[in-house]
Amino acid sequence: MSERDDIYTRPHESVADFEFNSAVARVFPDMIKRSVPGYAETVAMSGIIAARYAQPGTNLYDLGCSLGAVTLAMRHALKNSDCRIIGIDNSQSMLERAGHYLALDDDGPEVDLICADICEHPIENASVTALNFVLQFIEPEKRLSLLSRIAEATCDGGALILSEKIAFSDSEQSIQDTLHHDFKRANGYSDLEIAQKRSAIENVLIPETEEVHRDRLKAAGFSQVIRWYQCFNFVSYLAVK
Ligand SMILES: C[S@@+](CC[C@H](N)C(=O)[O-])C[C@H]1O[C@@H](n2cnc3c(N)ncnc32)[C@H](O)[C@@H]1O
Ligand SMILES: O=C(O)C(=O)C[C@]1(C(=O)O)C=C[C@@H](O)C=C1
Repeated sequence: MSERDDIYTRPHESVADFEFNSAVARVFPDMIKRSVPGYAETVAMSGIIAARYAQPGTNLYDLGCSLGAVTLAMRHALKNSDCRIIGIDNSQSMLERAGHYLALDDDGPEVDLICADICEHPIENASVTALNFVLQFIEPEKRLSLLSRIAEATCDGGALILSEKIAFSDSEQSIQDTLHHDFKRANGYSDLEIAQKRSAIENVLIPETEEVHRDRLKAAGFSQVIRWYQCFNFVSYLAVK
């Protein structure tokens, strides 16, 4: 049973910028389940998609893997594969916990966990890469070069699975923000906790519109982009090389 997210319940003089530190890692399964509508589906469906696009003898990457939920979903979907799964995250706290979850699991191909900056770490011989609510935390000016490196390293017919919190036109944005707020309230967050989290992530999580995502994925080198899932302001895409 994961510990409950109470980070924003404790009194704060001021709300520091959000970071994936040990306190967040401790409550992360609870936090993301209660904060991202459809999160569990994006994890489960990443396994399904990976099984379709993985190619023998290649690498599958889970970039910004956190506790390795997508890593394990891909591993279980590729039980008898000779692929290698590589989970990368720059939070040591997250990776330590991911290692514990992995140690309890022995069902599928080899998995390596690497503590590194995904904007710097080499990507090679890839058939499937997942960015599950990660690109939104990368500085916008670095996003095209990261996606281009992924596309360059991806074999023909390979794929990128991208899930993101996205931005909308002004008229839709307020409706989506309200529904997201209602989702968080229904999951037990108070108005104050929601407001504090919004302040903490506003300079850290930078959402972009679907048009920006689609255009950039094509510019990076992916030939086809489809939206396969949406739950309020959280959307999942498949980009095929
Ligand atoms: C919302 S969490 C991702 C959730 C995870 N992909 C999942 O499906 O459970 C964002 C993760 O990206 C990681 N991250 C952010 N920027 C990174 C970077 N430049 N390099 C590596 N990891 C990064 C954070 O440490 C955090 O674990
Ligand atoms: O948009 C929000 O309010 C969120 O809390 C989103 C989000 C995310 O998309 O990763 C932000 C930080 C945490 O990882 C959990 C959820």
